[in-house]
Parts: sequence; C-alpha cells; structure tokens
Amino acid sequence: MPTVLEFVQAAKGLHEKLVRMMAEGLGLESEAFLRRLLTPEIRIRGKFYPLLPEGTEVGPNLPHSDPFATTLLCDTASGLEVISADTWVQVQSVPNGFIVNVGNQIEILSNGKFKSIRHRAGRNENKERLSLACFCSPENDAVIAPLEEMLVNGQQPKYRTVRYADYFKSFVTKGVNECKISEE
Ligand SMILES: O=C(O)CCC(=O)C(=O)O
Ligand SMILES: [Fe+2]
Repeated sequence: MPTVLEFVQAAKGLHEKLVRMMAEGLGLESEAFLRRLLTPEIRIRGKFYPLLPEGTEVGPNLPHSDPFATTLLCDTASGLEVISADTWVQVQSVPNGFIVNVGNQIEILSNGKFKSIRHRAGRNENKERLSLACFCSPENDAVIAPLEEMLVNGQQPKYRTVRYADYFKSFVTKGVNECKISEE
C-alpha cells in the first residue's frame, strides 16, 4: 500500500481509539461519539515554516479552534501555541509522537465537557519547522448535537444542532478567526 494511504489508515485508527477513550472518560458507552460522527474522514496537510532572517516581518498567525472532531499533529520542532489562562503557551514538539487537539465537533457532542482548544500555529524562532496535521472529520451528513446522555440533571444543550457539511461551509465562509463554536 502506498505510504501516504498507510499513514492515513493509521491516523484514522488512532483517531477512533482516542474518541472511544474520550467517551469512556465521560462514563459513556465507548461508541457514543463515533456513532454520531459516522465514518471518519481524514485529510492531511503539511506546512513548512522556514527559518527567517532576523527582523523579517511576518503576518499574524490566526487564532482558531479546529472545526473537525480531532486534529492529530506531528511536527519537527515546537511552534504550535495554545491559549491557557489568557496566555499563549508553546506546545512542546514530541519526537515520533502526536499532539492531539480536541476539535469543535467533540466539544458540541460532549455539550462542552471537552473544550476545543484555541490555538495558533507558528514558526520556531531557532529552526525551520515542518508540521503534518491529520484533520479527522465527521461524515458530511453527520448530524452533530449535544448527546442526550450529556443532558442529565437538568443540563441544557449549549450548542445548536448542525449538519457537519453546513457547519464546515459556514466555517470556511466566515473565516476561522470570526467563528465562535456555537455559531459555526
Ligand atoms: O502547523 C501547525 O502547527 C498547526 C496548523 C493548524 O492549526 C491548522 O492547520 O489548523
Ligand atoms: Fe488548527
């Protein structure tokens, strides 16, 4: 099998395993999220961040949360930043490992128990950086809404019901920077 397809298959397996563990972590049946996401769709995107001469002006890296279910990211040097207590914190690159972002779809399904992390991608100040992101999405026709199991003890849904393809279209139209999860 070609290497890229093998990689995508492995990423899909890891995504499914993680999503099962997340459901179990909330005390739900292990398939509770996957049943709603239907067949996961995986897209990969590579980005190269060159080492730039000192003083080079670069545009801002847009803060955003990923519109997918999860993002699995590997990189060759640190550069991703996440917001923590109103401060941007650089995420340590993990050699031969993945950084896992919870995406908006898991936040919605869990009715906000899992937070889709706000992040921005950047260069490393000291060396060039290559990142490879695996975006793991629900199927286009998947209907995403807070799971009924999350609406116990009077909990109200914090997000409206969306069809994934419509959600994604709105995300792309508005631009990552302008979208709030509940509006997307
Ligand atoms: O290149 C990175 O570090 C992450 C890129 C990213 O956040 C994205 O493509 O959504
Ligand atoms: Fe992202």
